Amino acid sequence: MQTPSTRSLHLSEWQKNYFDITSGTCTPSQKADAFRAQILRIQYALANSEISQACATRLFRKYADKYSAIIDSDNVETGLNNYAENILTMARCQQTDSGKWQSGLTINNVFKLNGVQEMMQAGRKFKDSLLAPADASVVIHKEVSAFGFSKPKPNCTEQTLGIPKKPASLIHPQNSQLPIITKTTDDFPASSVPLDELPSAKFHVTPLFGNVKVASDTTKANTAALSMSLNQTFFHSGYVNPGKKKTFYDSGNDGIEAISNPTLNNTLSNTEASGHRVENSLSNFKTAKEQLWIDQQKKSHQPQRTPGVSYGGVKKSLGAGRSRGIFGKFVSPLARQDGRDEKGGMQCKPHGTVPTEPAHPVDERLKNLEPKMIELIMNEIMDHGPPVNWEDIAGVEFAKTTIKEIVVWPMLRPDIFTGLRGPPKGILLFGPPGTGKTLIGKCIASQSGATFFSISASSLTSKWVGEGEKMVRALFAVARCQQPAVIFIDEIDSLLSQRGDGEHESSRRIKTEFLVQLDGATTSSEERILVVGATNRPQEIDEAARRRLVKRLYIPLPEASARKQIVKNLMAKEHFCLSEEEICLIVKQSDGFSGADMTQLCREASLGPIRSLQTIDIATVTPDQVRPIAFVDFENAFRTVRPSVSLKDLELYENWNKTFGCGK
Ligand SMILES: Nc1ncnc2c1ncn2[C@@H]1O[C@H](COP(=O)(O)OP(=O)(O)OP(=O)(O)O)[C@@H](O)[C@H]1O
Ligand SMILES: [Mg+2]
Repeated sequence: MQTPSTRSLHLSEWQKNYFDITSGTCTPSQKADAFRAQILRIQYALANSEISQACATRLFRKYADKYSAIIDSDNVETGLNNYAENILTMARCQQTDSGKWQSGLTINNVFKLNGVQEMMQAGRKFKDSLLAPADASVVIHKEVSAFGFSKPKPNCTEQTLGIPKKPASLIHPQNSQLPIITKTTDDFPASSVPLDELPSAKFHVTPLFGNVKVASDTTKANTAALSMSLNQTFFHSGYVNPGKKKTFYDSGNDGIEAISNPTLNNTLSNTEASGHRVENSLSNFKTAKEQLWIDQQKKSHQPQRTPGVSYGGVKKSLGAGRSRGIFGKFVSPLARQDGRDEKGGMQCKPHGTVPTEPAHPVDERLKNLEPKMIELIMNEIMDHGPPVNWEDIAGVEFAKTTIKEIVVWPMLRPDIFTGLRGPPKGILLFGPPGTGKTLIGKCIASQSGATFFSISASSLTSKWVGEGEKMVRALFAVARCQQPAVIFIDEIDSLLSQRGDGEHESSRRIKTEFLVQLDGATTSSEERILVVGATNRPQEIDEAARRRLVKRLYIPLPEASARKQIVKNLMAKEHFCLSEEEICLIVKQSDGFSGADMTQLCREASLGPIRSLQTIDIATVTPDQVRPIAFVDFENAFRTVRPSVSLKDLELYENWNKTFGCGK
């Protein structure tokens, strides 16, 4: 016998449910439940691609209409609007789909309900039993202080806070009598708050780059006290569910630290600043149908939910987002593992493994930038190449010494290199092609210990057409967050070439933005950002840019000793047979070669032994049967490898160096 398919199972369940509803035996609340279940099924069906979007929309409208007709109706027999208890049940359920649900009931009505009274009593008992031990302590993790709504704690990487035996806010005589009011808001999960204890706590948004701390005073969350919840494990050594937020806040004058564990969600309340009772205003009342429909429409038009990180509240995300609307793939409203609130803002990052770990941390200074660009910079521009040592660069001793002096040492000892000794913010490496300018850039990256951003100017002007200046801005912003940082811009001439009439508007904008950013980096002594530009066409650089790149270092063709070092360095890794005299001959013969030319010469020579294997089958030869590289191979290589820099060009560089260079 064939097992029924999932689709047919769904169908029969659907039909059965529909029969139940229309049979006339259901109470209004059962009907409402059933319609709600139908709505959920539509979500599932859409998520599993069992029905089309159009079909889902139509069905959803139909059942939303039916559902709200029951909820909104004040007819005693067919509606629920007379039954506070039922409507509360519905409202509670509704919160999973729509955080904006507002009940038309007033606070006073709610507290008169038996169920609420019982809960309050049980909560009070629980609170007393919980706080009894004098030495109760709570382990608070770093993430809590970083994102929580707490005052910042020094060194709270992992600290233990003692909880006073009887927190004043909890033993306040009034508190034991007063009901605890709750208002669910869009911004926060609700939490119970004693009426007269509403101290204000500040939001602290701590940038994750680690070196800047920004406290935002603008948002005040009036919060307090322990959130009480029945059936709830209160103090966990870790987080039970990483998707749940853990708020940690100050509960007033006594400095009592309290922790809310909204595991079953209860609710950090956003009470009004005056500390008055908060009541849902009937004037704001929307019918269930209106609210549900508005919410679903909003959700279905939202491009993507953002997992992990928000750049200071920007709703766009890095990495894969997820849709949360009825028209998107279904996501359990319980398992919010991304540490975000409904508004897309930043929240405590839960301890433990989070599948949607932020791609990159957050910094206040990045909040106005496009996350896409930040991600590009972080992932694509930041250099992760193999390390380069100063010894790998042959010759150019003056440039190397100068760079060590003005770049590496100040990066390593910023305390000594202050005031007049402060490092320049812009360096220009210029010289013929293939002389090691890019290599020097990589060496600075490996040796300075700074965050290294390597970007070719042509990629700024071509890869992100029309976005170039934004990219420049983003680059500097990210670098500012990652200080000390080196921004290496290869082929800087194409970015900062002289401004002319025929210049494209976008490249002019990029240039202007770059100069502005460079100025910012240059004028602020606080900022440890170094811009290193490299070019083999220094004469094309705009004078305004030239002025900002204060140290202009000539990287000339390698001298004899440097060429010798290049040959030796490269041959050291190969099987070779060259006498000292032969090497000297090679060096002599390669006069006028650049470093890149020397490398090419050696590569060509290294193929000589392979070419001499004519009679033996190349497929069967073993490496030890290949003869060592000999002088004759270099002689052959000289026939094909020629210097790439002409004497005329060389003269231009020499002249430019004499005019603008900072070398000897
Ligand atoms: N001084 C040097 N010491 C060792 N190797 C060198 C040196 N100069 C160049 N080379 C070799 O040449 C290659 C190319 O060098 P690099 O890319 O740094 O040149 P460049 O000055 O940036 O050239 P371009 O102006 O064309 O960008 C290097 O990978 C390296 O193998
Ligand atoms: Mg280069």
